[in-house]
Amino acid sequence: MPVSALPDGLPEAAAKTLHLHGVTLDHRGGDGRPFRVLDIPDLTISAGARIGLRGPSGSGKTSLLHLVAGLLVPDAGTVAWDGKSVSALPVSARDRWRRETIGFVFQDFHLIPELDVAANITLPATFSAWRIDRAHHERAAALAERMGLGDLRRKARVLSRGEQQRVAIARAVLNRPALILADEPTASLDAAHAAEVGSLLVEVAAEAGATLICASHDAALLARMNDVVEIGTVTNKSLALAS
Ligand SMILES: Nc1ncnc2c1ncn2[C@@H]1O[C@H](COP(=O)(O)OP(=O)(O)OP(=O)(O)O)[C@@H](O)[C@H]1O
Repeated sequence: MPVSALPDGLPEAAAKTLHLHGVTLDHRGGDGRPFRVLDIPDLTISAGARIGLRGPSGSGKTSLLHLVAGLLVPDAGTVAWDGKSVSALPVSARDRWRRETIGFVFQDFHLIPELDVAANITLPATFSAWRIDRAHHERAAALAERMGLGDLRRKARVLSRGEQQRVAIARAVLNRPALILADEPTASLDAAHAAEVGSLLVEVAAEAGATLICASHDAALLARMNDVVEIGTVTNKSLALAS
C-alpha cells in the first residue's frame, strides 16, 4: 500500500529526507495523566546526514527514535520520510515500511539469547523470506568479522555486553537500511571499543548512503556526527548533510 501524501501546508520534501512537523508526544505518568515528552515544531534531516541526539537522561531521545521508526505515533503532527507521512500509515503498512527502511540498534540490544551470533544477525532477513539466502549469510559473516565477532556459533546469552552491542549493530545494518537509528550504540563499551564501533557505524552508514541518527551521551561519538540536536529544547532545525 502506498504511503499517504503529506498533509496540506507541508513543503515538498526532498528524496529520503526525514521531516518532523508540528510533532508532539505525550506519555502517561503513574497517575495516568499525560505529560509532554517531545514538542518539535520542525526538524528536517537530509538524506545521508549523520545526526546526534543529545540530552539529559529522560529528555526523550529514545522516544524520538521510536517515533521516527514508527514504533510510536505522535499525538499531533507528522513524521515523514521521502515526502510521505509514515505516522499516518495503518499499522501493517508502517511495519512493512520499517522492515524495508530502518535498521534499529536498540538500547538493550533485543538479541535472542538462545540463537547464535549468525542467527541473531540474520534475524531481519527471516521477516521477509522463509529461507535466508546465501548473500545474507555471507554478508552476516563479513559484518561479524568486521565487528570483531570471530565465532559465529556462540550463543548470544554467553556474549559480553560489548559483544552483544556489536551483534546488534551488525544486525541493524544487514539489509543496508536507508535510515539507521542507534540508541546509545556505544554505551556498553570501553573508550577504545566505543571508538571502534562508532567508526564502523559511521562507515557502514556512509557506504550505504544511509542517514544515521544516534542518541548518545558519548562525546566522541557525537563529535563524529555532522550535527547534533539538543533534545529537551525547542527543536526547529534543518540539518543538511555536511560535506
Ligand atoms: N512508555 C512509556 N510510558 C510512560 N512514560 C514513558 C514511556 N517511555 C518513556 N517514558 C518517560 O518519558 C520520558 C522520556 O523517556 P526516554 O526514554 O525517551 O528518554 P531518554 O532521553 O532516552 O532517556 P535515557 O538517556 O535515560 O535513555 C522519561 O520521563 C520516561 O520515564
